[in-house]
Amino acid sequence: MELRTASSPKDVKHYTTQRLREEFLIPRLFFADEIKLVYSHIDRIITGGVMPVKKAVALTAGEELRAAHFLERREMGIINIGGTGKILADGREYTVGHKEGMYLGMGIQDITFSSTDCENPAKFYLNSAPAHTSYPTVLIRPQGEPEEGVVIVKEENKVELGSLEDSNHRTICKYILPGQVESCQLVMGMTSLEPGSVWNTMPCHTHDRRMEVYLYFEMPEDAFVMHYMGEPEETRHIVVRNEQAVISPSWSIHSGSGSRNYTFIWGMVGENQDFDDMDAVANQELM
Ligand SMILES: O=C(O)C(=O)C[C@H](O)C(=O)CO
Ligand SMILES: [Zn+2]
Repeated sequence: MELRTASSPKDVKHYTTQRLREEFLIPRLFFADEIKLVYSHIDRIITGGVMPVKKAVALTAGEELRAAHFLERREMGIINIGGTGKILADGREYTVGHKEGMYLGMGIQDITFSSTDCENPAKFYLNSAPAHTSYPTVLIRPQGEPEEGVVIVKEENKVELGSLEDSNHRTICKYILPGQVESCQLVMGMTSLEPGSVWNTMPCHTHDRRMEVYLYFEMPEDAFVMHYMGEPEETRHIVVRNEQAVISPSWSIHSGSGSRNYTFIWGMVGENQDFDDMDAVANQELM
């Protein structure tokens, strides 16, 4: 597991491009038959990727957590950005299709990931945070019919906003949040930009009470997103490419403009789970 420490905005404004990338960018998450995990001291979020190809891959706590199993004191959200795969959680198997997700509650002991087709492997993107109680483990589908152990994203949690005129027409699909999928602190979802729209989270915001991680995907090899971070009056950019993630401290804006449209997964942890608790930054204030 890779460890990242927290940073002060006073220091970050002096960082070079390379240092910014070392601290905040996660350049690669998906390795065949491996689990890649990055542990950040910022709210102790773990960001990870699992791409099982030829075999099933088991999640273990590793040395760093000093726990008997990964979710002994944690919860986890997962969204599959690859082909159909399976997650085996304490003996119950869930088939997780493209863009379907899972919430795994604290206390689940044995977790194994596999792919249905090794030619089109699953790519499980995960965010995990410390937890204090156990909420039900569920499969999450953006649409479909609810069944036992399966939650369908409510229409009210698919929010279309922006416009083509402002180059920010997009739909925010909230997977894990109170009233739909209960969790201790993790809030997670996916935002899709319409063709011709390139801006996410613009006008931008901060939320001192939560940190956030973005995973950008559905981008061709030559495409990129200029991801903006920093205090509103002291912004910096990080060039982010397909399937790369970027960590945003609570004090930082997190917004991007791409060379074309793209999709991204956002995950937040911290003080509250109130999606709308944001400190809006007016476009005129940005520097
Ligand atoms: O495009 C957007 O706007 C977002 O997706 C915003 C993120 O969900 C976010 O930053 C939530 O705090
Ligand atoms: Zn945010």
